[in-house]
Amino acid sequence: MRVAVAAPLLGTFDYWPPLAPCGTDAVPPRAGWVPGVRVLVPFGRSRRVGVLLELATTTEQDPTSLKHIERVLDPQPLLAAVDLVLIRWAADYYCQPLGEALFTALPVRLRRPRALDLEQERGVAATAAGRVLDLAELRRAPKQRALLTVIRAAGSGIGRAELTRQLGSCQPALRHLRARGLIEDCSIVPGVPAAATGVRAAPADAGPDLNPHQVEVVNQVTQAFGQFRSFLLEGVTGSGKTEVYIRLIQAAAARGEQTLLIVPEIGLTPQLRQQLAARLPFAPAVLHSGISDGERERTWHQVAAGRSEILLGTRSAIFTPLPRLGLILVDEEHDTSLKQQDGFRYSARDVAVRRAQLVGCPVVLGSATPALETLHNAQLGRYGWLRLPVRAGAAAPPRIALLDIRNQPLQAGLSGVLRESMRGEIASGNQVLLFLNRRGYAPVLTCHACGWVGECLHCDARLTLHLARRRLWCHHCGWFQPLPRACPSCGDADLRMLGQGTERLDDELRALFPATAIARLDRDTTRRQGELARLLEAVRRGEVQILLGTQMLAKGHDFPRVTLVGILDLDQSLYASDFRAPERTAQLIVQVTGRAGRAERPGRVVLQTRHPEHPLLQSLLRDGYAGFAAAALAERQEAELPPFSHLALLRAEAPMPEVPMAFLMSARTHAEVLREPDVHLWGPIPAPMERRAARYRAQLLVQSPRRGPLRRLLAGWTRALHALPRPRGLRWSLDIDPQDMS
Ligand SMILES: Nc1ncnc2c1ncn2[C@@H]1O[C@H](COP(=O)(O)OP(=O)(O)OP(=O)(O)O)[C@@H](O)[C@H]1O
Ligand SMILES: [Zn+2]
Repeated sequence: MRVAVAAPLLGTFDYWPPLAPCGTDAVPPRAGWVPGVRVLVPFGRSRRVGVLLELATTTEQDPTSLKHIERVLDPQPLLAAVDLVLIRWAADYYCQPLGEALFTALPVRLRRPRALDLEQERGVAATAAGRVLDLAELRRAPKQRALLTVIRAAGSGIGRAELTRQLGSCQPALRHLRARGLIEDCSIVPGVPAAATGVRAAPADAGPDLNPHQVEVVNQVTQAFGQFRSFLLEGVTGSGKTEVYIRLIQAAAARGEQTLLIVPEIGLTPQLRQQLAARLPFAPAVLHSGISDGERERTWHQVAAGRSEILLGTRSAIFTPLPRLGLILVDEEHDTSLKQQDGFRYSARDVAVRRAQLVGCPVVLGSATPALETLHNAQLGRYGWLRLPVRAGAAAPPRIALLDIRNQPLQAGLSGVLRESMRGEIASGNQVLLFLNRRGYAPVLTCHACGWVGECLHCDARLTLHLARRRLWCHHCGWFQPLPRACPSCGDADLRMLGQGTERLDDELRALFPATAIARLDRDTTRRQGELARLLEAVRRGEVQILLGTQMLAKGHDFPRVTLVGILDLDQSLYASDFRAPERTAQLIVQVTGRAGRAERPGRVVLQTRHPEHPLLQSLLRDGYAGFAAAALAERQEAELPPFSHLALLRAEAPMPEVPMAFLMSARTHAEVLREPDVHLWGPIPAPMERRAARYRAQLLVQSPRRGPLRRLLAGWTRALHALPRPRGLRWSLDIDPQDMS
């Protein structure tokens, strides 16, 4: 039997089937040997959990050396055949050990050698009649009404214990509902698929009438139901993409199919989740990094058993089994957090497309600022290209003004023009949003006497001053030191703070606008659980007049009362060295800009800059994101950069600088032998930030105009890399389609 073991080793391992239990002649039930079950296997001197892949009849290993599987852990496979195919594809494409990929796809708790807790729980589910009943008919029976609401929201089953926990004792009301044929008993068993519901229940709130563009998009996608098709949904900010997703989810559910909705970050989901809950007759299952391992495992089983119509999740949810999957949606598909940056480095967006292809269902990649790769695929006709060119409802697109701040007196980093505009908007009862993509108080602390600058001991980076916490803090490795009272170098007391972060902006705004409610949204103010949702809610309720923050603000929020957006300091990113920097900057500007004027009140954007003539800003202003993207794609083509070539980045790091370079040199030697003529090797060179967290980092870039030769090189190279001697302290990783070259 062929097994993938939870270990960072390439390849699979063969075992004999499990032996009969001691003292019996009984052959263990063969029926349990189904690919996709977890098994416990002896591995070296220890035991490991693995996943059974195949019932092979031959082996390339020496049969006499094979050991027996110790135990089959699961009564049914956790992963269906199609899930195994997807994960094997991803492991292969991203050059990752299959065991690692498999166990990334499974909830953490399932990596432990513990049998599933399959104790059945008695529960109830709404019948077809119960799902469509107008709840008003139960107004004289409030307990029954509350019960039915909860039972309907739970999808196709909720345990008795959970019901009692939520609503107290409810036996009589349950009896009545059952007698009226509105609910029925069921058992809640992880791993046992419930029948597809397929019933279209009336949503709690019907939502707005779609505009003609939205109707067209919904039609195009629903026509593709039941077959593989990828779509780019390019919808300007505020064009009602969410509304389109909701209609598509409903349409899929009406066919008895599940939807997988992937979003980049959980910061987006408090609002999205509420919207989905309000509009759909079934509660979305939610998977993201902020939930406990136990909850993750429960949700995972619930979805895998087909007991949820929709799974809303961040990147790793892309591998969750969905037996009735009929639609995949990826929102904000341009967002870099869809790409995992450590361990198993995969792009949830690209895996989504592959998954849709394997399942045979449509996939929709939505964004106001599509990634250049995705645009390119749409231009080539590989993806259907759907557009929402106007804002939904009554909203107009915001007007953008570049504000040259050279020789302008700034207060709190704000020019006079911006300050005056802010006063006007606040006086009219509107909200203002200020975007400053740098957290902390000031990015630099320096000594006026000797020029000392606070630097990280472990990184090639400056320390950011956090005044409220009286710390100098490294944003790269997390190291910090207490705020010095005098210069650590010369002892002078004249220490100065240079530059502005959100903490400082917050302080200075409070002095400039004393009677105004100000809220700051960044990683420091939203560290506590639930704080982000609370802040967003306060903004939506109009309790905040000035909202300031980092790129967290750019993430798809709907702030209907914001009429003015100020972009304070993006000049640095205009000149960053990464070839993707212009794309990211343009996306950030357009996304932040898109928070203005989303409802009836028109929006304005003021972009402060010392480089008003910069071509990126000019093309964005003149031609919008589409014009910028066209120009940027032409430049990429010229420079033979993605999507006009394909990249793989081999990174290495170690406590000594020569170690990663030497490793990459020998890696290069192997690649030279394997490469076809048009595959290029660049490096090794030290990484842009060479030292980080006390480790020296270097990289070797592989570039190929076509994917085929790159894939052929990678196949042999990955094996060679795993076989290379690994000096102590060396870590290396291979990143396919790298997004971040730092
Ligand atoms: N057909 C419609 N008629 C009226 N209002 C609508 C319609 N569709 C959506 N809206 C409203 O328009 C606003 C913007 O919609 P939504 O948040 O879905 O936009 P979006 O395309 O996701 O924007 P972004 O890319 O900025 O996140 C919401 O308040 C939504 O309720
Ligand atoms: Zn550091």
